[in-house]
Amino acid sequence: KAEPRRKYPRSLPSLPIIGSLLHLTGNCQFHLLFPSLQKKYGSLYPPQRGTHITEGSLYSLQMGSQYMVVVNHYLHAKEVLLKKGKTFAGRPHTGFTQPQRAKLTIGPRVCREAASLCESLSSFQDALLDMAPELNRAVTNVVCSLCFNSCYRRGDPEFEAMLQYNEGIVNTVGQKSLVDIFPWLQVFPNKDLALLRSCIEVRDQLLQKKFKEHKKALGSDSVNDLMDALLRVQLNMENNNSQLALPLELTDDHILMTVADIFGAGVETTSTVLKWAVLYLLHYPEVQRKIREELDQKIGFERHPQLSDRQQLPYLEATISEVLRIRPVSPLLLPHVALTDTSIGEYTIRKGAQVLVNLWSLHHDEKEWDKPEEFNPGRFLDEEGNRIYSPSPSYLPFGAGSRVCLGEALAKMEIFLFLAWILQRFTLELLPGQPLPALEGKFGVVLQVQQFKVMARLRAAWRDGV
Ligand code: HEM
Repeated sequence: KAEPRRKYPRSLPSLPIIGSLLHLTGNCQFHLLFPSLQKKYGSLYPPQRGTHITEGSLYSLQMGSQYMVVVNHYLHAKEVLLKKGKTFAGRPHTGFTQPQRAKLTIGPRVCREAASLCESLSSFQDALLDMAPELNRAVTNVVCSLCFNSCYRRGDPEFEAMLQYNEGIVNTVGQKSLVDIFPWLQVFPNKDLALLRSCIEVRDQLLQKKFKEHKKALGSDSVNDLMDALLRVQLNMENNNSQLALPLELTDDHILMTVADIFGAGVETTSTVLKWAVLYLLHYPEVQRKIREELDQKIGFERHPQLSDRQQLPYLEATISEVLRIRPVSPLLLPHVALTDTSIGEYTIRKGAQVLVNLWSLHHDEKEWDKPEEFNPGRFLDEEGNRIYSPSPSYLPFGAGSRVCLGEALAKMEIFLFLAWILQRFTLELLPGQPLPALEGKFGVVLQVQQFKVMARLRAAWRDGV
C-alpha cells in the first residue's frame, strides 16, 4: 500500500548554507517581521480546505542548519501547545531548566514591596520620573525574597549589583541570553559580549555567596525560600540514592542555574508588563480613572489592597488582561522543539524542527479581535461588568499546556497588587504639552518598552494624610 503523501509547511525562499537569513536581516522586530512574511508569502498559497485558517499561516524557514516552523493561527498554536503538547515539549539546547516548586507565602511579600515602592514614588512629587528602575527594584525584591528570603533596601550595594547585572543582560544588544533563548539569532552579529560576560560574572558571584550561606544554615527544619527547598531535595536524594539502581543527582550547579533561571524568567517579564500598564494608563486616562473609581468604591482609603480583593476589582483585572494581550511580553513564546515526527494541521513536521508560536499574530488577529490595535479592557468584561477570562481562544499570554509559564500565578498576583497600590494613591500623568510616549515595543529577551517619564502625583486623600 502506498504511503500517504506528506505535505510540508511551505518554506521561505532559501539559499544553501545561509538558508532564509536574507529575509530576516535588517529587521530585528521579529514579532512584526513574522506576520509580515506571512502576508507576503502566505498570499501565494491556496486557501486550506475545510478550515477557516488563513493561507500560509504555517510556514517554515531554514536558519543555517536549523529548520524552523512559524505558527500564526490559534488552531495550530493549540495543537502544538495542548493537543500535542508532549510531542512539542522539547526546547532548543539552552540550559534553561525547570524550577522546583516551593510553598511560600507570596501576598505579604509583594505587599511589603508595594509599600516601599509607593514610598519611593511619594518622594518624587512634582517631578517627572522614570518609573522603570523603581518597578524593577520592586519585582526583583519579590523574586529575591522568594529565592533567598532576603529583601534589600534601596542603595544596598549587593542589590544594586544584582539590578545592574539584570539590566546588563537585558540591554546587551544581540546578546548571548537572547541567543540562548532563540539559538537561531546567533547568526546575527554579537556586539556587547564583554559587557554580558561581566554581568554574568556578577550574577555567579552573588549566587555562589547566597548558596554558601544557605548551605551553611541548612539543618533547621524550616524551608524559607527556593534555595532552601532545592537544597533539601538534594539532601533527600543523597540519602536515598544508596537504595536506587540508577542514582539520581541534583548537583550544586543545577541548583544555582535553577535559581538563575527563575531570575531570568521572573524579573524582566513582570516588570515589563508593569511598564506597559503604566504607559497604556497614560495613553488612556479614562481607563485609569475607572480603575481608581473601582478602587475607591471597593477598598477606599482606610486600608491597603490585598490579594483577596481580586474578585472585587474586575475592571483592574480586565485592564491587566488587555495589557497582556496588546503587548505580549513573549511575542514568540519560547521556542518549542518537535520530539518526534508529527504534524500541525495537515502539514508534516519532522522531529527536531523548532516551532515558534507567533503570539503577536494570535493577539492581533482581526478575525478574533474587534479592532485589535485598540486598547480596550472592556473585551474582558461582560455586560454586567463581570470578568471574561478568555474572550477568544486566540489569547495565550502565558502559553498553554505542558510548557505553560510556571510563574503565571505569581506574575498575576504581583501585577495586580503593584497596580492596585499605585493607583489607590497616585494619579499617573504627563506634564501639560509633554508628548505621549511611544507605544512601539522593541523585540528582545522580552518585548521591551521604550524609556519614558511620568508624574506620579499623590492623590488628594493621601496628600492630606487621611
Ligand atoms: C507577566 C509575566 C510573565 C509572562 C507574560 C510570562 C510568559 C511566559 C511564556 C509565554 C512562556 C513560554 C511558554 C511556551 O513556550 O509555551 C513562559 C515560560 C516560563 N516562565 Fe513565564 N512569564 C511571566 C512571568 C514569569 C515568572 C514570574 C516566572 C517565575 C518566577 C516565570 C517562569 C517561567 C518558566 C520557568 C518558564 C519555562 C517553562 C518551561 O519551559 O516548561 N515566568 N513564561
